[in-house]
Amino acid sequence: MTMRKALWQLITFAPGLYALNMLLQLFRNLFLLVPGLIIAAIFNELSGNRPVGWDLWTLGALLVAVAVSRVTVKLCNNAVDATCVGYAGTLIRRNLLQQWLTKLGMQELPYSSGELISRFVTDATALTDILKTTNILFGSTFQALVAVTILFSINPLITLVAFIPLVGSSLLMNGVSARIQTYHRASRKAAGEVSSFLGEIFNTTQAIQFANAQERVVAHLRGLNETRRQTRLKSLFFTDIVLQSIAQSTASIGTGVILLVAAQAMKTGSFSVGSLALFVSYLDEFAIFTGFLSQYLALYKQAGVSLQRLLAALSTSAAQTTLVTHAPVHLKGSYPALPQPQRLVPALEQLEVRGLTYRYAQADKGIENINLLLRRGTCTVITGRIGVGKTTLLRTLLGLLPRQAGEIFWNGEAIKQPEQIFVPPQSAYTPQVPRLSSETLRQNLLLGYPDEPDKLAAAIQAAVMEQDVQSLANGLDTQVGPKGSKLSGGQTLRAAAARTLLRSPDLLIFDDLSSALDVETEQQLWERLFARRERTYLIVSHRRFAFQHADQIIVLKDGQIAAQGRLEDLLATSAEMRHLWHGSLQDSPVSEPNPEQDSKQ
Ligand SMILES: Nc1ncnc2c1ncn2[C@@H]1O[C@H](COP(=O)(O)OP(=O)(O)OP(=O)(O)O)[C@@H](O)[C@H]1O
Repeated sequence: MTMRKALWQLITFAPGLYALNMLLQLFRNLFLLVPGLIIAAIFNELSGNRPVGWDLWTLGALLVAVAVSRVTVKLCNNAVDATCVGYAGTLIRRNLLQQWLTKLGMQELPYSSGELISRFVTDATALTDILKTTNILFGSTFQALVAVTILFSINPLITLVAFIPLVGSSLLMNGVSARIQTYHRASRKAAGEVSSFLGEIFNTTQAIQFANAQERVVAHLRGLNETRRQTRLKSLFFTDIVLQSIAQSTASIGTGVILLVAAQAMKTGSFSVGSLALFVSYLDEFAIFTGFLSQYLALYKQAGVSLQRLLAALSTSAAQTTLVTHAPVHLKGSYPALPQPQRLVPALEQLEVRGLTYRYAQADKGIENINLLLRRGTCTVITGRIGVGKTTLLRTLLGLLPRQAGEIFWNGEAIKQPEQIFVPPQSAYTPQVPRLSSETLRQNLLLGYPDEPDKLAAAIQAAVMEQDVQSLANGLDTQVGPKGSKLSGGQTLRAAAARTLLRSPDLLIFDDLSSALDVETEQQLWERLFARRERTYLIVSHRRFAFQHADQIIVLKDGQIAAQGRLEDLLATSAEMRHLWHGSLQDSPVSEPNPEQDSKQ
């Protein structure tokens, strides 16, 4: 996507508003020309050379009226301009968020969260800045053209001299433009690296403390900041010092030349004092315009760098086309009601997976040719040693990783886009490391879901969290801190489980709850869950209690199914299952399997 196309998309997003903004900008600039004309008239009136015939009081009152009108138009212009920028900025950020949130998982995010936030804030602002500046350029150019026409009608020669600084500064500008882009790119990259590293520091504060690495971390941050300082200085040096100096010096030289030519013309009587006052007044405006034009071209190049950075943050070319696609932003009135999850397929009777395959590109690891059959009301446990592909299997099934082969059938119907189906109310997933946000516990559980106390209480009870909620200072309305830091690991996991259960999905998927739960609590949780067998469970576990209650166990080895069946059969036939069973002995309070005791089996 080119800068021009992006800019046009932003301008046409709120076309009426932008047109009004242009009109106001036009008036604002034209008003700047009026005082010069009035002052010229005053001088001509005083000198008696070409008087307009208006008395000085009238001309003075006109000056005041123009000043008041100018301020009024300026205020209106600023208000409309801020609204235009608000619309454009919101559109860009809305589209970025939509891509990041909907594609999250399917496509690895291309940069760290710190780097993405830096692009989300600063690079999006660079695009809206250029939108704003384009409007100013439109008004200033119009003002310059009108001024040139007026000056040309008074004295063409002197007017032509006024173009010298403009041409000179434009040529010099072109000479430094490549550098401006290079330094701006380096400056933005360095700023992104600082944000990215700060984000990582916040995420790993404890690890840094335990490794006693504070000083090294601070030294590294200092180094990154130093690079940022230097690249920013270079970038600012070119835009704020070199360019402005070029514009100002060429304008000053031009002013000198004009004064010399004007002095000659005044001697011959072909140039009045009023005209000189008008030329001097407009020359000032010219100097500003010349400087502004150079700065605009520099900003345009910088915005081009920011556009490329934003496109890169969207990874795929399909996603990149959406950066400035028009979409509702709801800046006026109340927000639309949150859409509640709709059932997209009939209630689950049977889920079948055939030949599911996903391999990580860089590591040649993953899962291969996985076949599964889950019937309604059953519990399937996926187990295996560390790193055999259990999580990868769940994530590929859920559409969080793009499968490279295989088919998924929901009640016999092939599912093309699993990421759209494996969400509530069809299914819900508790990952191995769940994330909470720094809201209240209630908001974390609901996440936009209707607040129905009975359902909430039932979900909390099923997740074995009722006592924890009671012990929290404000119960469900306790703020849980960033990433749920005020809760223990086990509480976070059970809160995530409650969030999953609240949605009452057909299919419940849990990825290894054992990492943060003690054996007793996890067993209690499974007991409560398995008491309601109308649901279908797909869980990753290595706990004996889960094995004993499973209708089928899938044993993974090196990303493939090594064995599959009920516990007692697998213990008889699979060495891998026996290894896992004995490996889980020390953490399980459950006795050796006895099918007769196990009512479910
Ligand atoms: N993003 C990734 N890129 C490359 N390789 C990966 C990635 N994620 C996981 N792997 C590798 O793929 C293999 C399977 O990982 P996976 O997380 O599915 O295993 P797991 O059985 O769930 O492990 P655990 O028991 O530790 O949870 C591992 O060897 C892991 O190192």
